[in-house]
Amino acid sequence: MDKNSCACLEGGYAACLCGVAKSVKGRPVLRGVSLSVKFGEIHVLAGLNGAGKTTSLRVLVGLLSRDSGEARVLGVDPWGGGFERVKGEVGYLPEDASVYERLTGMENILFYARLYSGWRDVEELVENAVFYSGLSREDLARRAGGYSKGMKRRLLLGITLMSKPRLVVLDEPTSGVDPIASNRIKKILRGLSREGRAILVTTHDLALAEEIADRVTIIHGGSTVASGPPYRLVEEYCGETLEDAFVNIVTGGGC
Ligand SMILES: Nc1ncnc2c1ncn2[C@@H]1O[C@H](COP(=O)(O)OP(=O)(O)OP(=O)(O)O)[C@@H](O)[C@H]1O
Repeated sequence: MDKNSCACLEGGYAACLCGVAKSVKGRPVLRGVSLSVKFGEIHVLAGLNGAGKTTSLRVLVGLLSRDSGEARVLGVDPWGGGFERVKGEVGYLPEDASVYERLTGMENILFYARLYSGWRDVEELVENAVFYSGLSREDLARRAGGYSKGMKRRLLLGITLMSKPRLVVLDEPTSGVDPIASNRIKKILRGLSREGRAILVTTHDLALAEEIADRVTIIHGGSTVASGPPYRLVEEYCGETLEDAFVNIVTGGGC
């Protein structure tokens, strides 16, 4: 395992961070985060609360600058001139995304579909968003302000995926969703990866990660401390499950 692999800089990968450091308000938050996401892969980024997962994703999608290290998204630096060109092929669901509460679910979808498409192909985008959200037509006809937390999350996931982006970056997509919706999201992510799309997802649900991830990167205290296919992390860190391995990794418990 190469925790700080920067192979991605040579091309062929969907996205990567290589030794990225970032301080926020004078406090080091990322100290050396590395991860490489391939096309057709579900890549889970895991870590304790405050480990730096959201900050890493924000650096990756160009919302935050980095102090040092390298980043590539679909072959370009997210803080370089070429990013505008590929931005439309990246779907990002932030952890704290919110819906327009006064609009219905469908009006939320239409708003974003028109924004993305400039009014062209709106129907296809709407159809995709409805499908990926898994919300019923009745639910979509209701004001989004009356949705449960999980329903809002599903609406936002549908909107994020409606343009079928080549790189999908999801910050805790299953947070607050019920087991049926979570199961559906799992199947959607598998389907997207089978189509060759790259999926980078954060979650605290390590059972889910073990089930769907082709690769898991674990960050601790702002640094990548382990990365590999779930079975390999389980073997290497002497767990029966990925959760055991995770605990051994972040507590330094070892075997
Ligand atoms: N804008 C900010 N101002 C101050 N501190 C910040 C800011 N953004 C992030 N941090 C700090 O950086 C650290 C990493 O935060 P981050 O949200 O990236 O962690 P996380 O791994 O996503 O956590 P969680 O699992 O709880 O969502 C935390 O200690 C957080 O308080």
